[in-house]
Amino acid sequence: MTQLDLSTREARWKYFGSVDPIKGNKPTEKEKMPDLQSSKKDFLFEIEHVGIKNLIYPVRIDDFQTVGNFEFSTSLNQDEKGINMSRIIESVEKHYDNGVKLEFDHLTTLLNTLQSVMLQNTASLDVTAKWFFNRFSPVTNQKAVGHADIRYILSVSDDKVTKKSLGIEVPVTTLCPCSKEISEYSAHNQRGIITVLIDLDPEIDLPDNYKDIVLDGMEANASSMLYPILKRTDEKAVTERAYENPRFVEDLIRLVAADLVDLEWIQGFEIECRNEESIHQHDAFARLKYTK
Ligand SMILES: Nc1nc2c(ncn2[C@@H]2O[C@H](COP(=O)(O)OP(=O)(O)OP(=O)(O)O)[C@@H](O)[C@H]2O)c(=O)[nH]1
Repeated sequence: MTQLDLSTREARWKYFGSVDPIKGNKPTEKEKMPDLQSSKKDFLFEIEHVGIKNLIYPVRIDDFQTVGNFEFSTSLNQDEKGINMSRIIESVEKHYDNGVKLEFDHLTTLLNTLQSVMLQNTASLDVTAKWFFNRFSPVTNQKAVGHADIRYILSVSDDKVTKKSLGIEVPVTTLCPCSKEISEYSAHNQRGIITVLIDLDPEIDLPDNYKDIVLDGMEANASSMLYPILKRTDEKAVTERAYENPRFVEDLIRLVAADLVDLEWIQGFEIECRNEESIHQHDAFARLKYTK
């Protein structure tokens, strides 16, 4: 048997079935390539949103660098075939500094760039990221890092912000009021997942700590919030706090709503609590929507 020389990658690739590229007839220089996206004629409808989604990119929230999952889009006029999608990430890169800063002002500037490179009136984004923050245990005050999911939804049209929404999702403890009431001792409790989606008034400046205000409204109204570190004295306090503050899913969303409703920078909200029941295989949930 003749000995094959497989000492180079190319030789190994051919050995495994790779073939040489064909000599094609189509241009290889950009200037000579047709630009289908830029074709102009009547394409029957204008489009509200066209773009990319599930774009994973580094983001910065406060002192933490974390990961964002983005949807970016623009409008598209009736006489244009398509958008130049590569310009979306080019725009993101123009506003990238060790991550994309997740703050409304910064994201508005990014959308303004997108509007101008795409020559479109409207640009929008929807990003969800892990928000990390310092969390101190309730009695021994031990610092560790907690997290929630945070979502920014933003749209600009011409030179106006037309949609500005903030979403937060965080797990809490809920202790069942009914179980506490009917049982000789104990009460079952479970992990509740609270989600809020808030429409913010684009005309009103947000307080610097707007995220913390909303998160506090979600956690403080639960039977207990969750902590990364609990020593024995902390655990006793958390357990007793939950027993002293039983909550149905209905109670919890109403109490969160009561905290949010008076904030002048909030136009409306949707709140859901879903309890991963510890005495059932199914979940319990409640959801409410409110517009001022
Ligand atoms: N409009 C459109 N583009 C797509 C679609 N699917 C993929 N593409 C993208 O088309 C992109 C290449 O097109 P452009 O961004 O217009 O590239 P270009 O024309 O060289 O870019 P400019 O120099 O900015 O005009 C690639 O990034 C593909 O991801 C689609 O369904 N619609």
